[in-house]
Formats: sequence, C-alpha cells, structure tokens
Amino acid sequence: MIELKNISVRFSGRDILKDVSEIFHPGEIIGLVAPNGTGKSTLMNVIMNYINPNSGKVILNDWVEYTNEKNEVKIHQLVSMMPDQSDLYNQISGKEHLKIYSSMWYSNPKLIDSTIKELGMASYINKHTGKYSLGMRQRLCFAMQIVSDTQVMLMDEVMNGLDPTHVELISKILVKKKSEGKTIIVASHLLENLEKYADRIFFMKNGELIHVNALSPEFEEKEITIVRVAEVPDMLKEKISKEFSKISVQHLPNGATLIDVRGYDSENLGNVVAFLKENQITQFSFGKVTLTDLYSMYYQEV
Ligand SMILES: Nc1ncnc2c1ncn2[C@@H]1O[C@H](COP(=O)(O)OP(=O)(O)OP(=O)(O)O)[C@@H](O)[C@H]1O
Repeated sequence: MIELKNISVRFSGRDILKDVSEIFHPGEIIGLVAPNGTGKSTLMNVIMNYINPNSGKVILNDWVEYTNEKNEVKIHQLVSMMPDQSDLYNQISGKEHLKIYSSMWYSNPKLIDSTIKELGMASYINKHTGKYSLGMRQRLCFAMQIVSDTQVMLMDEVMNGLDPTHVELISKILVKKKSEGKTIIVASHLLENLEKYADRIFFMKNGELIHVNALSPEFEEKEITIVRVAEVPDMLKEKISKEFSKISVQHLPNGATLIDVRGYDSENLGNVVAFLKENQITQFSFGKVTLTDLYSMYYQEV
C-alpha cells in the first residue's frame, strides 16, 4: 500500500501537484490520465523520491517514509519505476538486462525465463538491444520491471510503440500481476485500453487528482446511457430537446454528440431512433459514457 499525504509540487510558480492525498492499495491498477505536460510523470517521480515535493510525504505500508538513505533503499526494494528505453545498454543482450534487474531486486531467477516466454521474446532476447525495434525495446523495459517483481510498480506510458497484439498481451499480464497483489500505477493516453483493466482512473488537472467516477456517476453503469451520434447540427439538437423533454444532448469537442437516454424504456428508445432516422441521421450507436467521452468533456479538447 502506498499513501500520498498532502503532496504539493510547484514549478516556476505553477502548481503541478496541489495538496494531493490518496491511498493506492495492493491488488489494484490505478490509471493516471491527463494531457501532455500536466504532471503524471512528476507524480511518479515524487513517489520514487526523484523529485522532492515542496510539501507532503509518501508513506509505504503505513510506516516507511523517505526520511533517510536507509529508508530510501528499503522503499526502492518495494517500489519500482519501469525503465525508459533510453536506460537500455545497446551493447548487451536483453537477457543480460533481465539478469541485472533480477539480481538488483533479489527476485526469483525463474521469473526471467517465464517472462521471456510470456512476452514472446525468446527469438531475440539473446541479441544486443542495439538491434531491437522500438516495440522490442518497450517489451524488454516492461519485462525488466516484471522481473524486478516489486510490490508497487509505476509505469509511465507502458504501451508506447506497441502493436495492438502486444497491447493486449501486456494488458493481460497487468491483470495477472494485480491478482498477485501488486499495486500498479499506469499513466497512459490509450484510454480505451486503460478502461479495460484499470480499477480506478484519475484525471489530473490544475494540480489535482480527480477520480473519474466523481465526474460522471453514469460512467460505471452497465446499461445503455447514451446514443452516440457523429456530429448533429445545432438546430437538430434543439429539435431533439423539444421532442423529448427528458433528454439532454451534449456536443463534445471531439465532434461526437451524446444523447443522454438514461431512464428511457425500450419503447421510448424506439421513438428516439425513429426521430433520428426521420431527420436523416442514420449513423448512431447505443452505449455508455466512455473514458474517451469523459476526457473530451473534461479537458474540452478541440
Ligand atoms: N524538473 C522540472 N523542473 C521544472 N519544471 C518541470 C520539471 N519537471 C517537469 N516540469 C514541468 O512540469 C509540468 C508537468 O510535467 P510532467 O512531465 O509531469 O507531465 P506529464 O503529464 O507526465 O506529461 P507527458 O504526458 O508529456 O509525459 C510540465 O509543464 C513540465 O514542463
């Protein structure tokens, strides 16, 4: 378990983190979402003690804090940050990297071979990493963290440069690690993917961490809550609202229009569909509010 207690970080007079307090538990995947330059990496750097916050502290398992070097070593045995591709040594093999990480964290050496197999790296793991493609390097970075086997794992853009098959594969491994009791914190811009496996997702804005469920209670609902229509003219938006008094229509900055049909039964939904068709709108889908919708609403991207 890792606790952030009243963490504040200011850079050049700007609040990057403002009195952030949160607890991340064993067996959960936390998603961090925000536009570039908001503070996701800063938060991870504070957790690693690479950045000293202006105020506040990080507490591990209720008792260890970054109060001295001995504690820092203790915490870094339990909390790791996924290495960056620029941390790889081009002149040694992927396997050597895994061995180094395994011995640095005193983890079970059997994890090396099982991770190579799980990530399908056998064909190239003995080659120098200088010969790896972007996706191969990224898989190796992920494998290095898996091999370190720490209790808390921080991953900044773990899916960077991976093809869809490997995004799926790594997502599955994350879920498996979570079931082993790891606390995994992932910063990602792949919203549809993150939504599939994250237990709690936080947006960051103006230095604050906001749990997305607090933004939209219907986000968690399983039933149909919206009809999604590709751009609807303003005039029609008014017409819909007039025709169906209970309905609210929202244009998103990403061009989609959401028609909120919460509480409508199938007969009324049929009327909405008929109305759309009468007005030459034939492309629409039913669903629930997605993380991508919420992101668009919250950050008002154009
Ligand atoms: N050491 C530093 N000194 C001064 N400013 C910094 C420092 N580190 C980060 N910043 C600034 O803090 C802000 C947040 O940066 P951060 O790297 O945490 O964003 P991020 O959300 O991780 O972005 P990205 O999605 O691009 O990775 C940015 O404006 C950045 O320029």
